[in-house]
Amino acid sequence: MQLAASAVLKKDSLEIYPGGKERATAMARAAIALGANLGERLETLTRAVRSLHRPGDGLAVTAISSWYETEPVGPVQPLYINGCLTLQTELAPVSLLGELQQREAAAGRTREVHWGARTLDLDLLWYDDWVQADTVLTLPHPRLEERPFVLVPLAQIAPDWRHPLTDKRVADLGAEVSARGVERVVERAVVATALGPVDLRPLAPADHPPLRDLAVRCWWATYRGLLEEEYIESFVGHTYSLEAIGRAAARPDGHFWVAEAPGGALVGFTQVLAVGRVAHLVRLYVAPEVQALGIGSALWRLVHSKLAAIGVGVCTLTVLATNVGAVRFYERQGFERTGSTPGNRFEYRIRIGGDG
Ligand SMILES: Nc1ncnc2c1ncn2[C@@H]1O[C@H](COP(=O)(O)OP(=O)(O)OP(=O)(O)O)[C@@H](O)[C@H]1O
Ligand SMILES: Nc1nc2c(c(=O)[nH]1)N=C(CO)CN2
Repeated sequence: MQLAASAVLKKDSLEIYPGGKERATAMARAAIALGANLGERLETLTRAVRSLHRPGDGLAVTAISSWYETEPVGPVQPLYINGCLTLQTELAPVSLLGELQQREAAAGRTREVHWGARTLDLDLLWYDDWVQADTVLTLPHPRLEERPFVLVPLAQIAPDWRHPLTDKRVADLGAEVSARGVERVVERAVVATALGPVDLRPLAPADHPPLRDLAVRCWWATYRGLLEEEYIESFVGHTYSLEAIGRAAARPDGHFWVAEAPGGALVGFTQVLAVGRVAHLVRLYVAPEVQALGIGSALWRLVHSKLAAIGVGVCTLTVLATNVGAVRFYERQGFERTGSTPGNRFEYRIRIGGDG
């Protein structure tokens, strides 16, 4: 894509930002590509992500991709780790670029070889639909459309963003490049938990597709080796189809919550059914890559407090006896084993309040 050498600003951008390049008057949405191929790559990138999340200072990460290990494009050099994030920002484009360059410098970035190895690279990919091309800043980033190491992570977090000049969606641009040499090495959820605590909230309709993906990952991670693969396949297909999730979410006796990491990735979910004074915990799962961080206990504490608030006396559950991790988890929360069922499941109950 060829851009004119002089600055070109879209008319509606000028209206949104009457101060021109100097100051943005509204919250803008921007996307950043991150890359590193020297030093402790993941550590440097995680530090950069954290430093870009300053909700009090007009800079907040709104979504973050997985980390990918990618083959270098350009001169021979070590493999990169790449990823992308989106931001909400009050900063004007040039100020935001300045913030990025400061962080590159703080990570020891030097510029000796064109496209050469670097400890940290932070590129501004877009800033709303701002269009500009001069020596300081080009927006959208002029090589955005040809870089699999940008488009693959970007498609995870902003598939519907449209390039203001070509009107092409990120998802379609991503489909046009080969993803060879771009390998996911750290899941989104892990990247996101580096930013801060997870948010526990009721399941919303927009969560249904990511919930389905999370449930599939949780099921395979939990039950591979414990249950027949065909059974897992068919159970997950039935129980976590979008229709089934919709039905579960709509149950009048049900309460469905999710755990969301900063940046938007779902990392856990739970559902409980409650009728009168008796409740049944139907499911409680945490993404395999973020287990043992207290997210499961936090979900259970939420369920417990909600059940107590609606006057439930006792909560039951069943768990596969060979699912040792889950058995230990429920016993740690105070569940007592009351028996077992055919199909090798243990039965548990816990008193919530009152005389149960
Ligand atoms: N959208 C943009 N994001 C980051 N830098 C930009 C952008 N547009 C123009 N620049 C300018 O590009 C200059 C060179 O940037 P940098 O050294 O990071 O390039 P590079 O990462 O080696 O190559 P590439 O730009 O192809 O990713 C910066 O000093 C900056 O002023
Ligand atoms: N895989 C990969 N290759 C690159 C990268 C990068 O981030 N990842 N950045 C470059 C210059 O910006 C040049 N080549």
